[in-house]
Amino acid sequence: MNKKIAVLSGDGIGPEVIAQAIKVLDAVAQKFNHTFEYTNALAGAIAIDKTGNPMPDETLQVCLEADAILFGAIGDPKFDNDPNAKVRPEQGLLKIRKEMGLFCNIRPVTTYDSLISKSPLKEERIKGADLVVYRELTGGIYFGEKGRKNDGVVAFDNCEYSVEEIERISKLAFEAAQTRRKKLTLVDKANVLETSRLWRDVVKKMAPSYADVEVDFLFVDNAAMQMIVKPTQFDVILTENMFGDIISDEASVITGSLGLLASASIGAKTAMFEPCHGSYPQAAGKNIANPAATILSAAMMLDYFKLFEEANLVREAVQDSIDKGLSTVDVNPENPQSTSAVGDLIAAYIAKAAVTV
Ligand SMILES: NC(=O)C1=CN([C@@H]2O[C@H](COP(=O)(O)OP(=O)(O)OC[C@H]3O[C@@H](n4cnc5c(N)ncnc54)[C@H](O)[C@@H]3O)[C@@H](O)[C@H]2O)C=CC1
Ligand SMILES: CC(C)CC(=O)C(=O)O
Ligand SMILES: [Mg+2]
Repeated sequence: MNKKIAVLSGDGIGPEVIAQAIKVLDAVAQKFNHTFEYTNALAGAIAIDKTGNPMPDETLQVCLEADAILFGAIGDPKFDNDPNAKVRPEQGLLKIRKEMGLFCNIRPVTTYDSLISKSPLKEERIKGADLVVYRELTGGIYFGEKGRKNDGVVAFDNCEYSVEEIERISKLAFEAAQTRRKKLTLVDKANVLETSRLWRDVVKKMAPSYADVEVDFLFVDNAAMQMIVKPTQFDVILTENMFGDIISDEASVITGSLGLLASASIGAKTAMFEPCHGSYPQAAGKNIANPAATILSAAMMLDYFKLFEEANLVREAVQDSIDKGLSTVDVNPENPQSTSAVGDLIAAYIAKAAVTV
């Protein structure tokens, strides 16, 4: 199979973790006789520095022409620490999500047996947790009109959702639930927010078409607590943009590290595969960041290409490195491996695997 992949490494640890994912994809290509053709393009703070634009038109063009996008992370403290910055790296990420119509962000949260005992959470509570967050990605408060008024002393961020925006992601979440444990939880704040009440209306109206799926509703504050106390109760979580952003970072604690949480962003045009974490600037250039989230995002990209055996082999290789304690410092502080060593180990596992092509 021949696939064109747009690679947007971005900022901070982005280039380091992306380099490991490419190493792993190259091992897959070699093993299974595929050709993955990579085109690098600028995004984020590095793109602002070079072009003044966090998501240049050339980058969007490269993405439109690709079969998939592999995204690292964007963000830089020099912008985070400047409340008056005119342009920000994060605007580039929002722009590509909107331009590619990537309305559905899928964030699987699983546990690794070998990490459960090390978790800050109680073992009996998280053992067997296996959930997936369906996060709406191109609407809500992140995309509403924002600004200052009354001579700058009042700030506002509007939150809007349409029935159509809610229906299209809800359909995907219901379908996912049908292939899993047949439970869908809508996380919202319908006791306060009108947008949340529209989400509930739409989901309730759709539910009879998915009669095999049990639907329940949780307010987001309660859901944040339940996530830590009893994550095994969740199967598919469906939620809007900001709640999904927050609750999935929280859920990464169940897995073991934010550095393990992968995601796929799908929608109208080229799909994008991106770790859930950010540019983790404190680790940039130190070769200590966990590359697993990006490697597992690449595995989700292989699934999207319908290369299921390849994707499963990548997941098996990641699991093997974790089980053997060959992980970065976030997961194995006693005997940490470097970012590049973890990438090498996972690629080597794939190269050695006995598969018949
Ligand atoms: N998708 C993206 O590109 C995102 C970008 N950002 C941006 O990233 C910058 C830093 O934001 P933060 O709030 O610090 O979030 P972050 O996700 O970069 O890091 C938060 C914490 O998570 C852990 N962590 C994250 N990635 C890790 C990895 N690969 N391996 C091991 N541990 C890891 C670290 O303890 C880190 O301090 C900001 O500029 C922010 O706007 C934040 C979230 C998502
Ligand atoms: C940086 C934001 C735009 C996004 C974010 O935190 C995320 O998608 O997880
Ligand atoms: Mg986030």
